[in-house]
Amino acid sequence: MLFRRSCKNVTRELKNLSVIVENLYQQKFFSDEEFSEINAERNDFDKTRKILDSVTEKGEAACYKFLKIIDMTRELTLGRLSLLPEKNSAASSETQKFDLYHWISCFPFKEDTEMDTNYLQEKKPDLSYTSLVLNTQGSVFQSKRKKDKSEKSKMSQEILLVGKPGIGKTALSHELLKLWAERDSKKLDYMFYFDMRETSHITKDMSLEDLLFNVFSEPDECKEEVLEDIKKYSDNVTIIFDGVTDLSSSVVQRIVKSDLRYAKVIVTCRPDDEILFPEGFLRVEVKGFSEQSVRTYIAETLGEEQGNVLRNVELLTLCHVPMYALMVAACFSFQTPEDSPQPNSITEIYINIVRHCLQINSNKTTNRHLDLFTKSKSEEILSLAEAAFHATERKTVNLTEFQCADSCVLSFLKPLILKAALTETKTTYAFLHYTVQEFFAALWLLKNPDKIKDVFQQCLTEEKKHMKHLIPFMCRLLTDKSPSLIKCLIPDQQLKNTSEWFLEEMINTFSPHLWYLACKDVLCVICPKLYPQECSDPRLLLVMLSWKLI
Ligand SMILES: Nc1ncnc2c1ncn2[C@@H]1O[C@H](COP(=O)(O)OP(=O)(O)OP(=O)(O)O)[C@@H](O)[C@H]1O
Repeated sequence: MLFRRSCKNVTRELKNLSVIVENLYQQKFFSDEEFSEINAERNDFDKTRKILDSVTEKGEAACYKFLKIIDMTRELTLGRLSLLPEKNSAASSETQKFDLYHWISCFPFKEDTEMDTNYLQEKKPDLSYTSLVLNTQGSVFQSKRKKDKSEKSKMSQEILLVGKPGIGKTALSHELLKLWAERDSKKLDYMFYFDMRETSHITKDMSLEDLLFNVFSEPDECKEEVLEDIKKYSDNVTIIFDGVTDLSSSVVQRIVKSDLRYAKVIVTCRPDDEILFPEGFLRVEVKGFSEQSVRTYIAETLGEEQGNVLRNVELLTLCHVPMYALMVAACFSFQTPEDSPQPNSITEIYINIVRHCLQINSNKTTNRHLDLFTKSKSEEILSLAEAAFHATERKTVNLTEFQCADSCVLSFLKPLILKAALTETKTTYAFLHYTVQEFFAALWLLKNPDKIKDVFQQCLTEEKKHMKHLIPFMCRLLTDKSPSLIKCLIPDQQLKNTSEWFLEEMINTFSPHLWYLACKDVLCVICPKLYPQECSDPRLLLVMLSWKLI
């Protein structure tokens, strides 16, 4: 009865519900069906209600166990370290509030030896910003032309952040925003952040007003005043255009030149696109994590498990790209049997991530049955892969035409809700990260091998050279160690046929430019053991020499 009366307060105060649900499930309080139903609830409030209803229905012993779980996991579920009562001043309004924390501490759990179970304490790793190496050498300022003073001061307001996929350009932009938001300044100024990859509405003739008020936000009032203030005092404005590609660069350049002449502008792009900003920007290259940052990041994310990564030189090297460090940390945070090999390359990590997402969405299918499940979903996965390929070709992450209701497929995407009319919205989807899209695009290309030669040729053109990012993924997916993911999607014989000509065609197309594909996934196909005497093809020797491998 007391428990029922306190439910209202419990609903409000609990945090990290997944920890509680997992523990109740582990202790066989919920059936598989109840477990799925709770996880399917729309929000935390509904989830908590469902848990409480279910627990109270099961009677007093269940309620007691539920409270014990909260007690044992209090650091996460109540956000408190100890259950000692906090010192509250008598006048504080806090004392008027129901204290769930104190209430639970009144139960005599500690004397209860029978319930001394190992509780799952899912501690969230610290994924916050870790410092990155930035290189300002090679700025476009090095041009010989002399610049006058006013020109120089204007130019230094524009920064081009360049870096490889996943190297941390967006993370750095977000950190700048955070620092701006937390700064201690009373001066009225503005900072805007535009994710240029996420809008399918960017058109060539778009104005600053369209960008500010129609695409990214829709204030009800004061639009004109704000816009006038921004334009008049543009030196008070900092604006970040993140992920600019050739499609959006002309809009950025026009807005910067016409409307925001004195604003501080930061543009981020991948190296393939920096040619779009030839003059006037200070070029800063984002080089990823330093060795120290890799160690800090891995220690923060993996805790005691860090040794497995720190002892593996190949993985440590990968981790200089923060995106890969995140994936390595995710893979190593799973318990695996001692002798099972850990992933060693990016493609292998992606394969694990895709399989894991499929598993989560398959109502916890066991590893043993996962291949069967993947096969049953192959049509949906390949239709996502096709959309990924076409979007990559168009250099966008917006899957504008792609519609699918399958939960497995949707787990790789984030929904983008666009206003279609006054009372209507349209949902489109985008991949969680560009590189995930490229991985799926590579899957589709292997399913359609007749297109591979065309894509090789595209990689040599200025317009489509970004397609080269698919090649390392294809190389690894085609190796003898071919992972089961690809085998569930593409018939074995078809993969064998492709492998027979793929390597030869790749060498013919790219040598002497092979260095530009240099990456471990390509290497493992071309020269598995990295010993010259094992090269049957003299051209491989040249390739290895040009990569300084021998
Ligand atoms: N400095 C950092 N500290 C902690 N995590 C980071 C940092 N930089 C990047 N990451 C992690 O790596 C992921 C990918 O980074 P980010 O999206 O910033 O790369 P990017 O350079 O913008 O890539 P792309 O060119 O593909 O858009 C982030 O989601 C984040 O988890």
